[in-house]
Amino acid sequence: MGKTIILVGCGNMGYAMLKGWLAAGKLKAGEIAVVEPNETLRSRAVSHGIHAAAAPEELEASTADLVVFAVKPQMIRDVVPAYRRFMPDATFLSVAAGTSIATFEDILGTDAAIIRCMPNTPAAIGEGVMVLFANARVRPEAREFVSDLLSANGAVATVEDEALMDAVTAVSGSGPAYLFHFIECLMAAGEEAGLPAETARLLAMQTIYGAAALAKTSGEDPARLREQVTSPGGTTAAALSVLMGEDRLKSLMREAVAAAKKRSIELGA
Ligand SMILES: NC(=O)C1=CN([C@@H]2O[C@H](COP(=O)(O)OP(=O)(O)OC[C@H]3O[C@@H](n4cnc5c(N)ncnc54)[C@H](OP(=O)(O)O)[C@@H]3O)[C@@H](O)[C@H]2O)C=CC1
Ligand SMILES: O=C(O)[C@@H]1CCC=N1
Repeated sequence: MGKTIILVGCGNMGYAMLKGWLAAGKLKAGEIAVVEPNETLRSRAVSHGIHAAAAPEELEASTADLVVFAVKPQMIRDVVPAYRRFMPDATFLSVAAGTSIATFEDILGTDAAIIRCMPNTPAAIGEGVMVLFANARVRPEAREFVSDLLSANGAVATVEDEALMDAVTAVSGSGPAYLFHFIECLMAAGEEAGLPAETARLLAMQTIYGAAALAKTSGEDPARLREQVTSPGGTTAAALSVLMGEDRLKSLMREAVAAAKKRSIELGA
């Protein structure tokens, strides 16, 4: 690839993205440096042959093509100024929830090339979804480079209106946690119905995986796939009357997504 990338923050999300890049062979270990104060997390990056610094002053690179911020939104104003020195060559990519392009322009100046990205953790295995919004300073070659890099993490999508990033965060950024909790609930219910723990785990996991794969690949509407499982007067109908009666699950999802969207807006305030 021949580019220099600096990953600032190698926690849950930063490392998930890094793993996807390395697994897909998008970059060699020597093309990326990590800045991460946590020693255990630095060692994890070093185990991939990556140079990991505790602070930006310790970085070996004097230039960078891409600086990726994967630190908490509350830290952005403290962390970002140290990377101003990589302008004007660098493009800045932030995955921080809620944090607007305007906030970055306020810190770095309006001539900074900034891309907001809302990723999710399946990015680690190339099954994430990476939603982008860029400011007008990002050159087409830089957009292309970033899209290609992030394609190692999964599907890459864009939004034309930055305000949509809060809804994106609520659906796909946080979304994996909803599904992990669904798996937890299905496992627990399976055990309560009499299954051994290991069997409940296997059945819950494979059912979610298989259903998601079928929904994605069949081209059928999810409602149609649901109907194909639901025999009139059968077991699924009995369960769905619990989930769908009075729109129970739909209302819960609506509330959950609205709460996440509201929090995303608050984080950006
Ligand atoms: N987790 C997820 O699924 C998703 C997260 N995001 C976004 O990703 C960002 C990171 O979240 P997440 O990975 O979960 O958080 P983590 O806390 O797991 O990772 C952030 C890392 O940044 C480190 N850090 C703190 N200060 C600095 C610094 N000055 N320079 C470099 N690194 C620093 C933290 O170290 P320490 O803990 O010691 O402070 C921590 O290891 C957030 O903005 C979040 O909104 C977006 C989409 C999904
Ligand atoms: O919980 C959070 O705030 C981050 C953003 C999306 C997923 N995790």
